Amino acid sequence: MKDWLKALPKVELHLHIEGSLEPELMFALAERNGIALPYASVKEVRAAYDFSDLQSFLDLYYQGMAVLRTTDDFNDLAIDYFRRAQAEGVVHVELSFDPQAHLSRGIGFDVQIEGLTRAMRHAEREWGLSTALIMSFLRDKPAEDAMAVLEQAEPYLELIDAVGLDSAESGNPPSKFTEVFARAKALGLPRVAHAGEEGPASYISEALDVLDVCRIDHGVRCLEDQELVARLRETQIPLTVCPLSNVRLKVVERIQDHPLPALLDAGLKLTLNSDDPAYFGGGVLDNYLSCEQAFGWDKATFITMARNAIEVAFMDEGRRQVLLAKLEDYSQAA
Ligand code: HPA
Ligand SMILES: [Zn+2]
Repeated sequence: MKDWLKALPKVELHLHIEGSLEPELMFALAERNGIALPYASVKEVRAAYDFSDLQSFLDLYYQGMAVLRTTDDFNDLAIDYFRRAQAEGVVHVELSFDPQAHLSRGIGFDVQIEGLTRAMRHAEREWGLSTALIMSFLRDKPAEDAMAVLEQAEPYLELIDAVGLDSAESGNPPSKFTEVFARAKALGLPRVAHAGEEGPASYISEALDVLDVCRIDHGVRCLEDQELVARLRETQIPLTVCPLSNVRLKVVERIQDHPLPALLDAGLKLTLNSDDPAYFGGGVLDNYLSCEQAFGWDKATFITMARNAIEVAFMDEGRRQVLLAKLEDYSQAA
C-alpha cells in the first residue's frame, strides 16, 4: 500500500511554505545571512518541536522563518519543498505564504513574491509540477494591516491565485476581516480561511457567511454543529484536513482519535494535506500513510480524497482534466 499511495497522483492544497523549512536549510540560510540561531544543531531544532497547542507552534514557526531574507532564500525554500513533494507523488501544490510575517522584519513584498514565483516556474519546468499561490493574512494582527498588504499586493495580482487567513485562531473570528475579504472578492480573488482548527464551529459558519470562502482549511470542529455539517455536506464545501498537524498541535490526542472517519461518514468533501511538513513530521504522503495505518482505509477512499483535491484546486481547466484522467488511469490499474 505504501508504494501504491506514493504513486497515487496527490494534490497539496494546504501548505504554509514557511512551515516547509527543514532544520538543515534553516542552518544553511542562517549561515548564508550571518544570523545566529538559538540552537546548536539540527537535532536540537527537531527536539524543540514538541508543541502543546497552536500558539506554541506559531512561536517557533515565526522564529524559524527569520532566516529568510533574500529572493534566493524564498526561492530555495520553495524549491526544497517542491523537490520533496514531487518525489512523493505530489502533482500540484498550492502554497500559502504569510507576507506580514516578513514585512514586519523589513523584507519587501517584492522579495518574497519574486523568490516564490521563481521557484514555482522552476517546479513547472523541471518536474511538471503545477502550483498556485495563496496570500494569507495573519488573523492575530489588526485587519488594517491585512488591508494594507492587500493594497501592496495589487501590482502582483496576476501572480496570486487566492487569499487565506491563518495564525492564532482563538479570539480572532473571521468577521474581523469582513472588509478585507470583501475587497479581495472585488479584486476577483478567490478566498479560503482556516476555521475550526482550534476555534469553534461558529467560525466555520462565519467564514462561509461573512468571508464567502470556497474552501475551509482544517474545519475539523464542524462536528460540534450538526446543522453546519449538513450545510457542508449539501454545498460540498471542501475541508483541507491535516491529520499529522492536528496530532502535533494537540487538536486530537492520537491519530486514532482523529475525526476523519466521522467527517467521511458525514459525506463531507475531504482532502488530505500537510500544513507545515517540517514541523509536523511529514509531507502529504506521510499524511496519507498515517490515515492508512490509523483507519485502514481502502484504495477507493484515498482515490476519492485525491480526486476531491483535484476538483477544488485553483488550476486551469486543462490541467484539471489532465490530472483527473491521470487519476482515473491509476485507479483503473488498482
Ligand atoms: O496550522 C496552522 N494554523 C494556523 N496558522 C498557521 N500558520 C502556519 N500553520 C498554521
Ligand atoms: Zn494551516
